[in-house]
Amino acid sequence: MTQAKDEIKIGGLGASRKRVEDNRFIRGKGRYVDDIVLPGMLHMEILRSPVAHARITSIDTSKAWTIPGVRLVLTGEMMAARNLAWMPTLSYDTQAVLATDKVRFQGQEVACVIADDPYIAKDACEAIVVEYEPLPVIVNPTQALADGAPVIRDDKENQPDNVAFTWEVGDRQGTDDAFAKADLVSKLDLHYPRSHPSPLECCGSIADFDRSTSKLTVYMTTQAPHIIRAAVALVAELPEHMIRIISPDLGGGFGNKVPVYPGYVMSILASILLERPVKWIEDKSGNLISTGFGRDVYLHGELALRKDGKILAVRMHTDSDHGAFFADAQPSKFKIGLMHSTFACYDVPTAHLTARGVYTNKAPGGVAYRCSFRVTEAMYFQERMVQAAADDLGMDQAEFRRRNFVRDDDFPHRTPFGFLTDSGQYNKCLDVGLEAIGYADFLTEKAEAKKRGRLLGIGISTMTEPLGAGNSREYDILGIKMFDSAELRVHMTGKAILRTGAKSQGQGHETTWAQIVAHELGIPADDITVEEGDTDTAPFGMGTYASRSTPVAGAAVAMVSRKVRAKARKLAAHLLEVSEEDIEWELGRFYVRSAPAHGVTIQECAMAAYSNMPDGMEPGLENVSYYDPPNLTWPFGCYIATVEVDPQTGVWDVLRMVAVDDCGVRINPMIVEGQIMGGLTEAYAMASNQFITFDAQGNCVGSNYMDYMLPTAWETPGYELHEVVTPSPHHPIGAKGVGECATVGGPAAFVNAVLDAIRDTGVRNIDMPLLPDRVYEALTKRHDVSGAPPVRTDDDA
Ligand code: PCD
Ligand SMILES: [Cu+]
Repeated sequence: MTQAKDEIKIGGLGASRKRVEDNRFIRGKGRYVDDIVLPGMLHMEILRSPVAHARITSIDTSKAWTIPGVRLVLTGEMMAARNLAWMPTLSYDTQAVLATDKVRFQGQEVACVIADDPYIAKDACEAIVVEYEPLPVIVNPTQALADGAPVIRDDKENQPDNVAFTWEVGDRQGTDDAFAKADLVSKLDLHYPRSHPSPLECCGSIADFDRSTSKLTVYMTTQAPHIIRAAVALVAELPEHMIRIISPDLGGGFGNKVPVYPGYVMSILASILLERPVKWIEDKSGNLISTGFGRDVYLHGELALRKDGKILAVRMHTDSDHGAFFADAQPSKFKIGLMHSTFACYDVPTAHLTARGVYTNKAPGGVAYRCSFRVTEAMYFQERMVQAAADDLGMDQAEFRRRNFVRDDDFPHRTPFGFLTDSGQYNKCLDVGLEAIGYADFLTEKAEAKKRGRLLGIGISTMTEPLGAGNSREYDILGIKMFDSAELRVHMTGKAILRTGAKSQGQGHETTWAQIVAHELGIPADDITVEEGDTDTAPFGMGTYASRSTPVAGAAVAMVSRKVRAKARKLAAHLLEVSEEDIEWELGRFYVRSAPAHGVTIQECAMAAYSNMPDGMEPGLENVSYYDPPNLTWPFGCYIATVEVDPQTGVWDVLRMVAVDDCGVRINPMIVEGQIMGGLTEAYAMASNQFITFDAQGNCVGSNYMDYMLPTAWETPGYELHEVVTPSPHHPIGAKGVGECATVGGPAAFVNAVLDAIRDTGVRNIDMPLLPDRVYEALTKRHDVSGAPPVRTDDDA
């Protein structure tokens, strides 16, 4: 039997093990929702609203019903009769499943058809006649908050206006006092535009209700299957044990697959009514127009500064555009996610944040798009404010950061908004980055280039972000506490199966979780099957988003392995005929302290658990662990970009991009690097090109991939990756989350670099995306370029 000595050889911690899931993915053998075909399956299509705000005066479905092959046509009225026209959102709001009274955004679900094939269903949707009485359309917070603005959510009681919520955190008085004493106040207004997660695979579901067993099985694209099961149990009033949610292979999630979409609900109802499996596969344009968006937040930020560069206080106000329903997934205590994790890496004595969310006639936004609950906005705002402050002080941007970083010996550190950061070596990270980019040399090169009319710039972004909600004391979604789980069963030959409450969408959990078990038990990773996403077999978990899997489910994997090891130790004592206290552990093997050659492998212990256990011991070798983390993990990132801006056109090119990530102990360095490269590419896309915008009528512009850029290998800059390792002091293997870091920290590096290149113009801000015409405008007109990019109408052509 194998005896593990070399951890890397068995695919343990730190091994860049090839991703086991890719074996099936690259052979086209993945099993996505759309690959699943059930006997007798019907197909559902959704009719979406062509207008953004209108009263529905009539819906005539009679013609649709006459089309051969049509089995069911659902309207809001029929949903209402079953009390299902509205559903709760993850933020204690309500959301229309099918519109009854009004449509509130372009692309909203108005009706759906279930038919023998998807084409019939689509044709039948087109045969439905809906009469709309147009209402004034609101597409941004200014319009939403204007006097006399039409109230979008007139379905709600006590909703006289378009304010979805107001929220504040921090010390208002202390902050005011600090500002009164400041030598300088640096101010900045920013917009983080609406962006779209754009996973390759859109959303979809197959609901299969079996009347004979009363069991409802739903295959669906969800990042959080257990939450969906709870929601279905509570909303549809079905018994929880009769609901089985299966999230098979997912073609990317990026937060897009966290919310509960009307399509899921309608396919479930249709299957119950028809007693046949009903499949709904969202198409790309439906996904691009109506699915959960990210960002769309406006900031007014102020820093109180001392002459020597010390930040005395932070003041922030955000206005966020949530679209027609407040549907964000976020811990219930926090209305604007973890926006207040901003400035966590800086030693800021006091701060105050006010936030206001508004309803507009846009698809519900605020989905976690690689944002760990709006941390993306928080850190973008922070790093843009930091650069502006350094400029206002006339101080070097690296030096300004150094003067304000939390010191290495100051952990755990209480942030001005009350978080407790766990660890970090911020100066070291920055130094590694500056060294890699050749900071001093670049500044010389830049000055030289300027003499010849070339515009070079360098942008830095440094941030620590909170990954891994809970702890359950502070973090919950709709009252369900945030923790996670793992269940490990070791078979008699020493092979094992591991199940967790997380759900990989491409991150590689099948590979990395096995590495944690290998590290804890010495069982080769190749001997461990990892399974996720089936609520009938996986232990309860809160799912995968906010880069919480490694901090929480990953910790549970380590903990359950340790429980199994504790039992294996008893078996070892029995086999070695010594007492437990006389036994030592090395990777994969127990041995007698006084006679190290005398030992048994973990595999031998496993066999004994089924064939030779001591009297009175329960057979088998398995356990389950529910892990409630004591704190979030706080990875750190330092991103440095250098760019050249063409003064003739405003086009800018990335010369170099250096990323230094500290995510504690890396389970699989290759996967971590992949996560960072993917994240940087999304950051680059948002900084340079990507935005979803709307015309005055609320038409979603950019709802196709001609307009909405997904960078290809051609546009994507090269990345130079470096690492610093500060293990999380409370995580069982010292790991921190990393999945979102580069998307969170990346954008500000690119934007800061372009602004640095054109610093002589006095321009302090260009809002993302930094399209060439916006950069050109800033360069030539010497003014800030703010807000969403203007929409070209036919009149401009
Ligand atoms: N230290 C460390 C950390 C980590 N890791 C790895 O890496 C990964 C990741 O992790 P994390 O950080 O923990 O995270 P998760 O939880 O798992 O995941 C999540 C994330 O993830 C990312 N990434 C990705 N990738 C892919 N491929 N796909 C996808 O979809 C995605 N998504 C995105 C997102 S957006 Mo949200 O949902 O917005 O909230 S959140 C998110 C995994 O595999 C793990 O294991 C390692 O190795 N080490
Ligand atoms: Cu997120």
